[in-house]
Amino acid sequence: MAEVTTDQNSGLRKVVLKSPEGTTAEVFVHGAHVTSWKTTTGEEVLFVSKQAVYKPPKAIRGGIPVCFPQFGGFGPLSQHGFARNSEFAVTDSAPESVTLSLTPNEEQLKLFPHPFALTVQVQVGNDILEQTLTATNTGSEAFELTAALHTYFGISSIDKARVDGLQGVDYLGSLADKRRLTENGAYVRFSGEVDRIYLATPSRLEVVDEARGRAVVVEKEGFPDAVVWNPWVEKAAGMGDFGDDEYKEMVCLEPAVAGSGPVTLQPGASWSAKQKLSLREL
Ligand SMILES: O=P(O)(O)OC[C@H]1O[C@H](O)[C@H](O)[C@@H](O)[C@@H]1O
Repeated sequence: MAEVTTDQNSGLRKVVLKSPEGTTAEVFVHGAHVTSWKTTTGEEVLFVSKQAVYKPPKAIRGGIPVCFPQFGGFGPLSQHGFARNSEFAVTDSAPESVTLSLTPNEEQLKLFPHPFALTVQVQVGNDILEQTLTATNTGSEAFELTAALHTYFGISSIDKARVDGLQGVDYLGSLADKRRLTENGAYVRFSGEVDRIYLATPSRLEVVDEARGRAVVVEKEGFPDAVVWNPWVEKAAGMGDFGDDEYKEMVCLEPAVAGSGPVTLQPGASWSAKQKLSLREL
């Protein structure tokens, strides 16, 4: 069993996972939120802001917030839905994996009148992190959902970082009234704010850290889209839980079901999607 412990700094409950090879991950029960994934050599791969607020129902700034049952503004709820603001229950665990579950409370059902059961499974392997979302419609009517694993990757320097695998892919420009554009570049690089929903992307993408000589390989299933985000100077300065200069240290690449249209879940039916993160030396 992975043990549920109390985080020293925040007082919140978390689970620490460890693979036999020594890869570790830290998962907060609040939001089923992964805040750390360390390689067998002890190197942190994810980014968490030094200004992050560990005070439910606020979502932690960084790591992997779970956006569910809505990504962004794609629906009636507030930005990114309420899973990231909710207390989950730990329903299963082993030394290298944990499953956390959420059913909406009465207040949430007033805003989103669609009973569901959501599980988030997190597992570590040899320099691997896998995360699976499964949602079941436990109500009597069909409903629509959008979702994302809003992954913040730590990078050495934003001018030496890029996202590979998106050339020729159409995207909705969130900074351009969601206009549909096409990615012409071989890579996505960062020299200003980027906020794009790439549609129906290849299943394998990479966040490349040229300065560190390493890429994180993102393999996704069931998430047709991928969001690329860096807030840059102005938006960073406007976020209370994010340092003014921290945009230089992170890139978000978020497997999502968003711009390609929502998933319709029939009564009794389940939807499942996952991401697998691994490393590649350049
Ligand atoms: O501030 P948050 O609600 O966590 O959202 C942070 C960011 O999430 C996604 O990447 C969206 O595409 C951005 O538009 C948004 O700014």
